[in-house]
Amino acid sequence: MNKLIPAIRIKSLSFFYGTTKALEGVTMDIHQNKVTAIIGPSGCGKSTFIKSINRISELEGKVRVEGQVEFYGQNIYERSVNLNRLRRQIGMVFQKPNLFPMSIYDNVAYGLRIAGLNSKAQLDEVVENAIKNAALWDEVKNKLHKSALGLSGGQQQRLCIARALAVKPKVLLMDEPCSALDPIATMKIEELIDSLRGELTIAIVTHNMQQAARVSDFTAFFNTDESRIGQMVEFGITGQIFGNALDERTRDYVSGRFG
Ligand SMILES: Nc1ncnc2c1ncn2[C@@H]1O[C@H](COP(=O)(O)OP(=O)(O)OP(=O)(O)O)[C@@H](O)[C@H]1O
Repeated sequence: MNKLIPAIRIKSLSFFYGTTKALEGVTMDIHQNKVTAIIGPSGCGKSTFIKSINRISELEGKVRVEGQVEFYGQNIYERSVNLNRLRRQIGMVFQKPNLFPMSIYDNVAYGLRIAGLNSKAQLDEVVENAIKNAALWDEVKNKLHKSALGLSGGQQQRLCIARALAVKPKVLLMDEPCSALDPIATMKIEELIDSLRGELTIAIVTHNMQQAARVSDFTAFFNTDESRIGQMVEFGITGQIFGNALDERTRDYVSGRFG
């Protein structure tokens, strides 16, 4: 593997919802232009973890973190961090497509307009490129001004990816992006992830073990400890995690022997 550059370094990250600790002491790197899968049983803190990487978790109310998340060397939890900018640079796609009730075009142009881009020609170009990058162009090019909510679930999810790509993020976080999709739509998202590999840093939470094995370069296995607090058990190259994990709990989980 080529030299690895950490895009995001997570150092001893603990996370609290109010007084309840959901994550304890997570330390790992998310490497630039690689795909990192986050796997583990329900409730082990995968979503909490991924949402703490662009501080979306703060929208959930009174939350607190300990430790650090460094994005190219900057601690994102510093007071001076501009949250809008951070969330543009570290985009996110959720479990269910969350498009706005507006046209296909306007959904993708939305973030661009907020960022101050108003020239129609430039908007047209960036919107087209983003939709092409999300492997959706041929399916929507003749109905760009129709409602985005008329698209199928899989198309909507790819449009969410296009919307995230339009503002040129450095990192794309995906929280179970295929859990509401059928196998064909899932395959299209996996192909899309594959086509973005090498150009974009991606972290994906998935319950689907085959998917993690298929799409990722690195895998982190999360679990809860005896106090039901989430922790990262093991991180490594995906082939090693699935074929020769060091920790017995990882081996049990990836082989389906999880109790
Ligand atoms: N908004 C919230 N307020 C309080 N507790 C929460 C909140 N969101 C999650 N939790 C708790 O934090 C813990 C971790 O939840 P999280 O959703 O991160 O796990 P997960 O591994 O992503 O689960 P799943 O695979 O079921 O989506 C759980 O105990 C959950 O109940």
